[in-house]
Amino acid sequence: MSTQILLPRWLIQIETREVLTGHALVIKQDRIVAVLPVADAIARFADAERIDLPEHALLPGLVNLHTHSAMTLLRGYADDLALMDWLNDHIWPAEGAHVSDEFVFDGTQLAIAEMIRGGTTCANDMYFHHGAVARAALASGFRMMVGCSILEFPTPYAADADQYIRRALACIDEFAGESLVGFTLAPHAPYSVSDATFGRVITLADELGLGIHCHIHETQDEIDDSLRRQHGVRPLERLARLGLLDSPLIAAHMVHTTDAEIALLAQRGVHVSHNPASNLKLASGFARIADQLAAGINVGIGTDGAASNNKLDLFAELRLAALLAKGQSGNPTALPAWQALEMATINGAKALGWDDRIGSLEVGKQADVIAVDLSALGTQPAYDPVSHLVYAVDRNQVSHVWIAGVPQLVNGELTRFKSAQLVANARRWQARIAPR
Ligand SMILES: CSC[C@H]1O[C@@H](n2cnc3c(O)ncnc32)[C@H](O)[C@@H]1O
Ligand SMILES: [Zn+2]
Repeated sequence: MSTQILLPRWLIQIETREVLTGHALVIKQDRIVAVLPVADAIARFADAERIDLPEHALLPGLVNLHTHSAMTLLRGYADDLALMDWLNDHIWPAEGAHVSDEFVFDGTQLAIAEMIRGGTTCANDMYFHHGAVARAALASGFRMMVGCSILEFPTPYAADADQYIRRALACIDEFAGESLVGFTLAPHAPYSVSDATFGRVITLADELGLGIHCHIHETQDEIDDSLRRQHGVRPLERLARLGLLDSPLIAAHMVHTTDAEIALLAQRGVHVSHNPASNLKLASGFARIADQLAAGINVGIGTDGAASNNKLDLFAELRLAALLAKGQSGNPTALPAWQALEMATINGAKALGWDDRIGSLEVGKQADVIAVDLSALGTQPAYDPVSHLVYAVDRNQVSHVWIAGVPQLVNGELTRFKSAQLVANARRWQARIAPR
């Protein structure tokens, strides 16, 4: 792959909270090799391909810290329901009937195409058929942390927790050494996983050096059930007693937290994925994100699956997160634009243990880079590109995307996907899932 010099109007430096102008970013193979003044870049890399981005902000690719990619195929299948009714009465029966390697591969590819089109270059997934998730990511050159889900109840994928774990281990072995793909163990939630299984997950994560990804404190009902009916304690306390907080842990949702729980999460270095649209749509509640950030918790942003959002649009999520934090706290300075942008980039990277390779535009990191065209009516005038990226941009203004240096979106066109094929696949699945 040739050397590429990107020449943006604004270069967003997450690590220093600076906006550089008159600077270039140079990509060689899969890495960022220089960030320097334009004249120096042209002199030093005279033979490189130049990509002019005169109205664009250049920033690191966004990291979706919690999703179920393949659920694109269930987008709009069941709406306007509370979490447990949605899962028990609609989603789990549909998954039981239709989820297969083919479903997961097709749904994950659709999700990846949607995410790349909207500026997301990395996702932290959790679903069944882990091998199909990894294959879909590798086939399209997308960076993916594949969450190997573990539940107590049987599905066509596995009969019991033991079989989910065996399948996870086989998959982790199969894809060892793939640089774009990593794995977590993903016990689904405190209400769907037993103490014994959490114990096995903790031991394996420790032995294999894996992170853990789990839905925690998504709804008040989950907490009430654990406290009054199942365990006599709140789920987080149960998980802390079992030792789950001693492993690298990404807690998805964490909507309902007491002051003591926020202090515990901060002290134990638990990472939180905030999923504002899904929390609103399922009426799960309002997460105390400003308080969590103030306590020093590393909070990233996720979309959750397309069946509960119903978009995989991190720019929309970013805006929602910033607005909700202000409205909820009554403080307009809560979650300012730079901090929101950090959540969607470097904080997500940190949560995945990948902040040495992605999350900012620094020399030596992987070239996961996006360009956003701010010349559109909705982002004029442009006093401050960071303000626009958080409060005004539409995802269709993403014009270019590189993942590991590979151009994935050029002038708004996906390079590795045929949209017509993705649409045809989605329609084929719709006809199977809900025949008219
Ligand atoms: C075992 S793979 C993941 C499992 O989680 C289900 N799911 C999707 N969204 C949510 C959510 O917001 N909370 C809990 N569980 C969720 C998905 O349908 C899969 O069965
Ligand atoms: Zn989820």
